[in-house]
Amino acid sequence: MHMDLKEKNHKRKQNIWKNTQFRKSFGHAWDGVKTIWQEERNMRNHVAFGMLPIVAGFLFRVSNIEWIVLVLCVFLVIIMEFLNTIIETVVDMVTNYEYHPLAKKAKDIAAGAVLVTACFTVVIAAIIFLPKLIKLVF
Ligand SMILES: Nc1ncnc2c1ncn2[C@@H]1O[C@H](COP(=O)(O)OP(=O)(O)OP(=O)(O)O)[C@@H](O)[C@H]1O
Repeated sequence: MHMDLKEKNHKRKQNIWKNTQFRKSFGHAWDGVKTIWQEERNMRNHVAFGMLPIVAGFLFRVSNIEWIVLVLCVFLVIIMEFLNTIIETVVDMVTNYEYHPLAKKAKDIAAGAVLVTACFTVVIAAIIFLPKLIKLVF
């Protein structure tokens, strides 16, 4: 019985026009990006602050490898904010906005992950830009 259902589902999936499926999946993913942009102020702040190392990168004419590291760091913070928002949303759904010590733990740790990643980005930016700045000033 269980196998029949599995086989039926598998066949149904094979019959779906792959392109339509892909377009649908892309549409849902894009909805997610729009939602986090519209509803999460922190995400907009991260993107705004992420512009700073990018602008500095142009001003100081950083090398290709430095560009790769900087862009990776900026995207790492953005990805961590996505994960933080996912955790916050699931916790709110499970707790229905009621206080729970484990909800606090999950949300605080998720926020901590964003903070640690942002600090990491600042350290990397300092490693890249401080020597250039010192050279420029002295
Ligand atoms: N259900 C809950 N139970 C216990 N503590 C909670 C709960 N919801 C939130 N908190 C506490 O309040 C803090 C803020 O939670 P909130 O959901 O408002 O996220 P936030 O820090 O405002 O993040 P963002 O601004 O990205 O939405 C959490 O880090 C946690 O310490």
